[in-house]
Amino acid sequence: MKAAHLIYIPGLRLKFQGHEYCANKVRSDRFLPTKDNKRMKEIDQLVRDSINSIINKRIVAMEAGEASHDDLLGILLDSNYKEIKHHGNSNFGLSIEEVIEECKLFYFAGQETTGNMLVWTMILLGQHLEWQTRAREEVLHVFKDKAPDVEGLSHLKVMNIIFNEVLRLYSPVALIRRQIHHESKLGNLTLPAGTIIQINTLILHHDKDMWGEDVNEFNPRRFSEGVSKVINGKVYLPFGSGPRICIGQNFAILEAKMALVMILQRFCFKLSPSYLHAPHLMPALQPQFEAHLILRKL
Ligand code: HEM
Repeated sequence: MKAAHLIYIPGLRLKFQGHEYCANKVRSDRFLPTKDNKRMKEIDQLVRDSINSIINKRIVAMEAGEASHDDLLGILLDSNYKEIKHHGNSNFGLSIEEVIEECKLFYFAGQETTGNMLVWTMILLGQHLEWQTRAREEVLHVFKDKAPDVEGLSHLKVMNIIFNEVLRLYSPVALIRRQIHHESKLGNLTLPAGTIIQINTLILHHDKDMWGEDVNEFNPRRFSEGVSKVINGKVYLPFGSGPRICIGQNFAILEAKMALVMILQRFCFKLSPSYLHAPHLMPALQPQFEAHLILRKL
């Protein structure tokens, strides 16, 4: 908590940090029939019902022998169906509850994060017009006015370093948690089983000792040599690390590149004077008062 107050992150509202550090209190209240809890339950039920009805339609179609859909739910249901068939009973494979949870996880983990990364990119390119011009020049050089394809996206070096710097300054996922299952040693500390360790990536990505005096500036050039060269001795964890590293990171970058290419081909944009800079964790890091941008058709 003390560290959070020592690091200056432009515009970050510490009020949020208060919320975050009160997480345990919020958790112990979550069974009370408060207005917010009731609303949360309603939304949860709506999401479940909606996913359930999609699953049921898919199961009926699969049982009728229709080809499975080429998407995540199709793959999950297909492999589940084969597993159950192979073992001859439904104790194998995922339960419908588990399939619903997987769908929720992928939707929420993938949508909020990538969406907010794109929003911060637009904000920063709306402020740093020289980088917007460089990104557009590269896009027009690679694609002209054609629709982007995967092969071409892999040639976008300027866009890569822009995304790396956006993810450093405004990591959509700011907190990474791990729970220790066995008593473990960390330096001089002995941590009992059950301890939750929390890494605040925003603090680490804004550490002057690691990143230098221009730590708070938008400077994609720092990633020119590639991420592995830059992070030597620094901590850079926009997608986490280790066995639980974000499973969707390559997909997220591909998706974001695709969207930004199409925007840069059609529009130039700048930040509106009405924009108020207030990064806010909700739970992904997003601009609290929205991203006011002025777009002009090219
Ligand atoms: C800019 C976009 C994204 C960011 C910044 C991001 C970041 C993260 C982070 C920090 C974690 C935790 C990693 C850890 O604990 O070490 C995570 C986990 C995860 N992400 Fe992403 N993510 C993004 C996009 C996506 C997308 C597009 C998908 C799916 C389509 C996705 C699916 C997941 C899943 C399923 C997990 C849990 C993995 C596990 O626990 O094994 N993410 N992500």
